[in-house]
Amino acid sequence: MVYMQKVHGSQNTFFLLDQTQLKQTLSQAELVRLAKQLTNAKTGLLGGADGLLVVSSSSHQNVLGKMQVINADGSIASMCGNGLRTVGRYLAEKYHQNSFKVETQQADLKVSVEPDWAESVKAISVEISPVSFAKQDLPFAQLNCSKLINQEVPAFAPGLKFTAVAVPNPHLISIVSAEVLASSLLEKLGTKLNQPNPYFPDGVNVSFAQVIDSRHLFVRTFERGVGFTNACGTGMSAASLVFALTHQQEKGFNHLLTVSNPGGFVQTRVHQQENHYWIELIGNATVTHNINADESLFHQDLPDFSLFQVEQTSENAAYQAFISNNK
Ligand SMILES: N[C@@H](CCC[C@H](N)C(=O)O)C(=O)O
Repeated sequence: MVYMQKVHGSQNTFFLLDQTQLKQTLSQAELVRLAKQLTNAKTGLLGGADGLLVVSSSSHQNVLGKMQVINADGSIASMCGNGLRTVGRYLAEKYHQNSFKVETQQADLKVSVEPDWAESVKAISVEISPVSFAKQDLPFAQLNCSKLINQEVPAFAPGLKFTAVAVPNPHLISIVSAEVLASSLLEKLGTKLNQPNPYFPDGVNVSFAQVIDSRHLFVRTFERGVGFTNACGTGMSAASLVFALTHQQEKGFNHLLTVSNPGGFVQTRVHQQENHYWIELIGNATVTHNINADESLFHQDLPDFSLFQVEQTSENAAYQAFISNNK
């Protein structure tokens, strides 16, 4: 039997599959196909999800495992903040360790177990890095600049200022008013920049952030490869960095920020070390379902998900109660 989890971080939902359990590991093409099948909102398992997190072993020193992120549309992401928290929790429980690193596409990132936020609300802290504003790292084109930092781009939206930052997956961030946040602009811009377009050839995660006060943001994200999600961990981390850089009077560096999102909230802390930035992202890592299935099902072209044994945990109810009590 193969054990899989359905998990969420701020209700950004994923299936988590530990490839090391399989007698015959899945090829990259099989993983992409499985990701698209599992996550499909109509025909997938448990109403689908935003992506598939694949855990495999790492050959790096002091690293407990490797995470690969596959978006719902089958595209590969270099990083996922909410996903890394759930993979971090999985590896912490598997290896009984509280502080370690996880290999991701571009870097080995620090993970540590935090005190529970409430009974059955597990919390994990992860490192979001490396950070780059360089055009080639997003990549972007036709914006007449080598870095886009807090600049107006009328082709995106007149009157709004945008920052493009890779953390290392690509993000376009704008700090906006409550009215703009509530409008249809984010959906229009996210859709435009995630279909063939002259600016972001690989697509981009687009987030609008509203400043609630000097220690509190609200962030909504239209994700590359998915569309609107309840939360995007790297998007909230990138928005926290943009807030720290553009609101210098608020002293956003080194302080804990609360970042609310449609699925709950996380905490971030933006660090500046010499000439580089990194962000701590702290939030829930919730297992909503334990899933067991015969390995042969994972190797089928079209697995019959009705043969997967699914057990719901009580963790999502605990999470929902915690969020309602802390609004
Ligand atoms: N939801 C994630 C980001 C997932 C990847 C993203 N859609 C991309 O393609 O870069 C997060 O929590 O960071």
